[in-house]
Amino acid sequence: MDEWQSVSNRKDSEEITVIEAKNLTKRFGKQLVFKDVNFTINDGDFISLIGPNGSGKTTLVRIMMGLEKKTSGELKMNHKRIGYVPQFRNIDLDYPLNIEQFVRLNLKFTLSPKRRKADNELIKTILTKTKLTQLKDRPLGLASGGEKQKAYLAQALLNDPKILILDESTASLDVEVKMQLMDLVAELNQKYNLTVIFITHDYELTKKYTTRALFFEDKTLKEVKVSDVSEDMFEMGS
Ligand SMILES: Nc1ncnc2c1ncn2[C@@H]1O[C@H](COP(=O)(O)OP(=O)(O)OP(=O)(O)O)[C@@H](O)[C@H]1O
Repeated sequence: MDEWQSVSNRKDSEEITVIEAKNLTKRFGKQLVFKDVNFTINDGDFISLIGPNGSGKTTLVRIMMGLEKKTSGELKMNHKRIGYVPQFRNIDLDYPLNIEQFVRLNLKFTLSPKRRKADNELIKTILTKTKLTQLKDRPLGLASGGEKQKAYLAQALLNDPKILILDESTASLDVEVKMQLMDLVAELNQKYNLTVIFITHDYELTKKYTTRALFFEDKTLKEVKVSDVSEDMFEMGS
């Protein structure tokens, strides 16, 4: 069974909890970032993580990814395979890799011909899924913003993640390009039951694509219905 097959087989599985937080608290020194945060994220959820600047969104996902320590409480991660797509940053025009070579960076080096063949198949599948096949030879530095973000997305999918974190990945992209990227993520979410956590300041995208919203306010995290999400929830930090 190839790795994508194993993802697609999850579609029919029962709803399972992928992340559970109980009384999760984070401080940086004397600064309290959030206190007693409780939530559950299930397989196949498309979550928006929203709140003003400095409210704790990035800190929370860094704790999820094991890059930051919690101060107290519990965070149960039932799946360790997490894909991460960063915020768009420009790449030098003379960056030496093309799109396919860039996506391959996340592969483990192997001398085994069997593994290399399997890796080639995997890359082919992922380039297809992310609609990058026609663009695979384009130097990354010459790719458009949307194409670069798709390359990051493809790289994040290499280890067959159960959870995909988009960290303001659509910021600085044109509206149409944002929508294309989100359409692709929504397709992966629906076809393969991939759990998506989307950190965003984008009201329109939150409304259009996400099925649940977690909102940082007053140093805690609340679930709000996506239909109740309002533009003021994205305003500058207090
Ligand atoms: N390593 C760190 N050391 C000290 N303070 C930190 C550190 N990382 C984040 N902070 C602080 O923790 C708070 C939460 O930051 P965080 O980056 O999680 O917010 P955010 O909601 O992601 O903000 P934004 O929307 O602006 O990206 C901020 O006050 C920030 O300055």
